[in-house]
Amino acid sequence: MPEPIPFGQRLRSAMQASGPLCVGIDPHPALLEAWGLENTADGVRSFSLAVVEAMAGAAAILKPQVALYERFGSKGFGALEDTLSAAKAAGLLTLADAKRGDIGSTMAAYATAWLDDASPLASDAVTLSPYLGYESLRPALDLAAATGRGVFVLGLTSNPEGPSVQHVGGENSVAKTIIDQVTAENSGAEDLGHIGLVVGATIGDAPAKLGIDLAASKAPLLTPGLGAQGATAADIAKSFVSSYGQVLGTSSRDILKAGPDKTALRDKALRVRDELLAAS
Ligand SMILES: O=C(O)c1cc(=O)[nH]c(=O)n1[C@@H]1O[C@H](COP(=O)(O)O)[C@@H](O)[C@H]1O
Repeated sequence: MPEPIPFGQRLRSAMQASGPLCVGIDPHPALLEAWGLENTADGVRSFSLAVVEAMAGAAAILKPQVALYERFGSKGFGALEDTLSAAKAAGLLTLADAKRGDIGSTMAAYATAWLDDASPLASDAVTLSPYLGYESLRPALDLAAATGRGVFVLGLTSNPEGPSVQHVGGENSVAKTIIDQVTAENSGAEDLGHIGLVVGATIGDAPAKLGIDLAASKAPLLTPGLGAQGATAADIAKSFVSSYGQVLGTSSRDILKAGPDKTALRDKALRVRDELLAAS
């Protein structure tokens, strides 16, 4: 078997070809209704396949929000599998937003579910929560490296409750401890490593205040909070000055509400992408 191409390289190529945008697929009941679809697994499948079709060439990566499929049990997971297959066929990378995190032995099973070639849910990357300790994620970190996949570890999240945990410790904050471990792990990468970080677009001056050097992490930086949560491309450019080249701007509802017309959906994504490019 040839060595797989590392995720950081695959992501960089996709960002160069299509721009630094991740489109979130979050089939919320209100969006399904606005699109004239039923709030069922079939509705979620139709919604997701339309997003995939609209985004080829406009986004580097798609991020299905697993919770919105999971609520329909096995039928919902079936819709997610079809979405992942369609994205692959369309040449789009996939990031399963599953936010997994558990003790190491269970983590090995989560890693197999999302990152093993043989799994029906295998994605190019998965989001992980490091709050059982960064090293508890080891099975997923290692399987991602071995299979040319990636992970995105929560660092500084976009929600207002995040700082109550992540900022604790001041100059030795919880977030900095996690990000330092990501930095060490990505140190051999020439450009982007395979361990990404989730750092919200809404975080303002938190990296500077906490003494966090995001550029040194070599992590692809997923920045939710753009659009529906109020942040703009200009906010991202301000918070991520020296690491802007690592930023993968991500937005879900603000783009999805432009559907169901696929041209309108794609045009909205292209506008968000162009704002991200212009803010650099
Ligand atoms: O990991 C994530 O993607 C994530 C982390 C975070 O800090 N904040 C955050 O909003 N997200 C996810 O990003 C998406 C944001 O959706 P919109 O607010 O509609 O753009 C949702 O699927 C969230 O679960």
